[in-house]
Amino acid sequence: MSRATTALYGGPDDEPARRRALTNGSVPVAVYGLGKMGLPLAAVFAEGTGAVTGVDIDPAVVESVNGGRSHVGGEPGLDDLVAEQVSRGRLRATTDGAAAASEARVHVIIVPTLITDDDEPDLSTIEAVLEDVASGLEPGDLVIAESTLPPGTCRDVIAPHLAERSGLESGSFGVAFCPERTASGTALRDIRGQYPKVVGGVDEASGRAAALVYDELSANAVHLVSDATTAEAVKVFEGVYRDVNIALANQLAGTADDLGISVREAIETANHIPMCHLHDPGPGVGGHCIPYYPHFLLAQTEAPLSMVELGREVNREMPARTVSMLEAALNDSGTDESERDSHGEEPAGSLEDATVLVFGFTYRPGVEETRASPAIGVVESLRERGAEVWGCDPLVNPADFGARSIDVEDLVSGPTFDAAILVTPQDAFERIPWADLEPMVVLDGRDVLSLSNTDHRVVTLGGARDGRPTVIDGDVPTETDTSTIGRPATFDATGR
Ligand SMILES: NC(=O)c1ccc[n+]([C@@H]2O[C@H](COP(=O)([O-])OP(=O)(O)OC[C@H]3O[C@@H](n4cnc5c(N)ncnc54)[C@H](O)[C@@H]3O)[C@@H](O)[C@H]2O)c1
Ligand SMILES: CC(=O)N[C@@H]1[C@@H](OP(=O)(O)OP(=O)(O)OC[C@H]2O[C@@H](n3ccc(=O)[nH]c3=O)[C@H](O)[C@@H]2O)O[C@H](CO)[C@@H](O)[C@@H]1O
Repeated sequence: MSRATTALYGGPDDEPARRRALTNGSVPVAVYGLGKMGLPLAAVFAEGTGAVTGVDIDPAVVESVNGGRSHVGGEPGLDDLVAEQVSRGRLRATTDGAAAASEARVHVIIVPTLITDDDEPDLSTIEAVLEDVASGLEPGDLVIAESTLPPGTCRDVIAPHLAERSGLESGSFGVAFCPERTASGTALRDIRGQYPKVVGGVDEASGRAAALVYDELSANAVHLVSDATTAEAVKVFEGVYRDVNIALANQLAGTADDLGISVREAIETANHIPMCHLHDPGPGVGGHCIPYYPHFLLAQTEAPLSMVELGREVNREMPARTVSMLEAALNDSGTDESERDSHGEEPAGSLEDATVLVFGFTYRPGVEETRASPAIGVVESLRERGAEVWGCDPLVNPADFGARSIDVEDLVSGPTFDAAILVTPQDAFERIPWADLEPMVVLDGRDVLSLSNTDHRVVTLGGARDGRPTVIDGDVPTETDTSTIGRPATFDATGR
């Protein structure tokens, strides 16, 4: 006998009753996708409503959640929250999306939205979830998309697809877009209200219903915008802003040698005024957010977006540009006696037959995700130029990306290298015994190394941050300790 449940969309607009129903478990919720973002989201929904079924196609994910365990690492508080919510019967998981949909009155979609090989949005996972949702959709249900979507998708794809596949009248159920504004490593903090929650409905009632849900769940404001397309555009614009600004930082980094400066010193100093927010240059842009979001916008409009396209092109070329920087440094090396290794051999003057060690294969530190990771392009470019490539990363296996794997602990006893590239500064790299390694050319892709007391020749992408502004009067910029690795997981321009 299914328990009486409350609809949040349509019908009498009794907001206090709906809030009570939502928070006392009378509004069952299904969350589709229990990944890095979906599991924290499902756990917070369970914390706030008490009746959540998580859906995932991966049986191992479902099994771990039902065992009260989180399979998502590096998220403070998540292990305990999942264990608590599952043990109290407020959260469970299943691979049976249709069954979950038949019981739920709110359906939250947070599965990956990626791009095809032709850079077109790939909504296949969304469409697969819609089949499950449609099979159980009832009048009064509310469907919330949190996956980042090309603007217009809720209005033109999700709502009509659900009406057609469920047989329900369009307008008998709600559809809203409520983007996930969080980042791996701070998911619970962000979902609980680090930032205002953006909400937009395909109609006014959908927007109000979704705003009520997040007003109950989030400690921060709810920004109810005009419609779902506006909300979809907000999310995509945030990502496009980031990609274009990273590209600007990467091009500015290229001026370091000509200007003879530390570009990072100039960026940090410029960013001390509120109207300037230059980002952090690096060897590339990875993850399944920033490299993809520009294509979600480009696919939806004929408007000229050459800056967005150029930004994507600049960032996509960064891995190869980084390898070219290393090749130039190798060609310059060997002039200084100290460059010779203990056998008096000069480092290889080019990448042909050079042995090169790549540090950091995840797209950013501490996050076990390699989609679009800059190291993948770096390895490809090194191999194209004839180098023998080794890789070191504590979170993933470099051998999966065409490099021979070596652990930090084995570096001293292992082979000697002509060069190294630091792509992603994992915390474990603070243990690298640089002084005990044979002299090599080191390209520091993130300006986090301090090797002045070694015989290595360091080339820094964007110029070394050793350049520091001297403040004669007023506040002294917080000293950034460049002696250790492990800059913040999310690189903002001031390196905080
Ligand atoms: N990762 C981030 O920093 C981040 C931040 C904000 C928004 N987002 C958005 O959230 C989406 C999901 O991100 P994520 O990091 O959780 O992805 P993820 O790859 O970590 O997890 C996706 C999960 O969805 C499951 N899945 C795939 N197809 C499914 C289906 N048909 N039904 C049910 N489950 C299915 C997978 O098994 C996996 O467990 C992203 O595509 C992005 O649009 C991600
Ligand atoms: C809600 C959501 O979708 N959240 C996203 C998530 O994005 P994310 O997890 O994909 O991580 P990002 O920090 O964007 O990094 C992406 C790649 O860009 C490189 N990079 C970054 C900054 C820089 O100045 N220079 C760089 O080179 C970095 O190394 C990495 O490879 O969190 C960000 C807030 O952290 C959000 O803005 C972003 O919307």
